[in-house]
Amino acid sequence: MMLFEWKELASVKRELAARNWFPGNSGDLSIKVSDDPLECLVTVSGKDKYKETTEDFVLVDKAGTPLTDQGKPSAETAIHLEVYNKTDARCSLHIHTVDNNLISELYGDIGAVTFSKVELIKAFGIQEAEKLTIPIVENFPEIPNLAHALGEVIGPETQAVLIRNHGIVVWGGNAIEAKRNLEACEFLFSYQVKRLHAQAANLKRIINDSEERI
Ligand SMILES: CSCCC(=O)C(=O)COP(=O)(O)O
Ligand SMILES: [Zn+2]
Repeated sequence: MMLFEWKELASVKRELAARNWFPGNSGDLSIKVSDDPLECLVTVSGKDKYKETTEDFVLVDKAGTPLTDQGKPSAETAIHLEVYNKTDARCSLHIHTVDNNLISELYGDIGAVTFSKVELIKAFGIQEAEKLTIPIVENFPEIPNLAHALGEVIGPETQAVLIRNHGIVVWGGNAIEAKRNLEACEFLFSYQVKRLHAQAANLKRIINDSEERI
């Protein structure tokens, strides 16, 4: 049973590593192994997530206590457990990227970033006319406080939360869904950062003016 989840998580980790999404040993991943009692595999803390070893994941219980001896569970295990407590997720992914940090800082005072009229919000099962809102929480230094803050902003539709100047936590009903949601978030962040640059440089006006002169 656990071997299946181990392979699933290892596969996602490999794909995120190929995207260079674990800079400086950052990021942590988890997958649920049992609902009752709640148990999940989580990445071992502080490891180079670009490397693949037989000690990449450790099984933890609902309190984050290790049940196997691969090493110390992620320092952010409580965040993953909060996601499992608040949602039906079976896989939770946390990464740090330049784009997710930038968006979390730019929209941090507002407390959320909202996307609409962008095709890729459909990756979350949202219809074209609707909006995708990703809440942003402050980066509380104490992980229990951070996990609590994250849990507070999770609503019925929430599938991702940004942590200000830290990273993103994304989840899904299985590992494939979680990875899909993460890829969609990072696409939207990258698009929004470039869009804001283009707006600041008035690129649309410049293009329209130059086309009129042709
Ligand atoms: C290396 S970045 C600081 C810790 C962090 O935010 C992270 O994502 C990795 O922590 P872990 O204990 O899971 O390795
Ligand atoms: Zn982190």
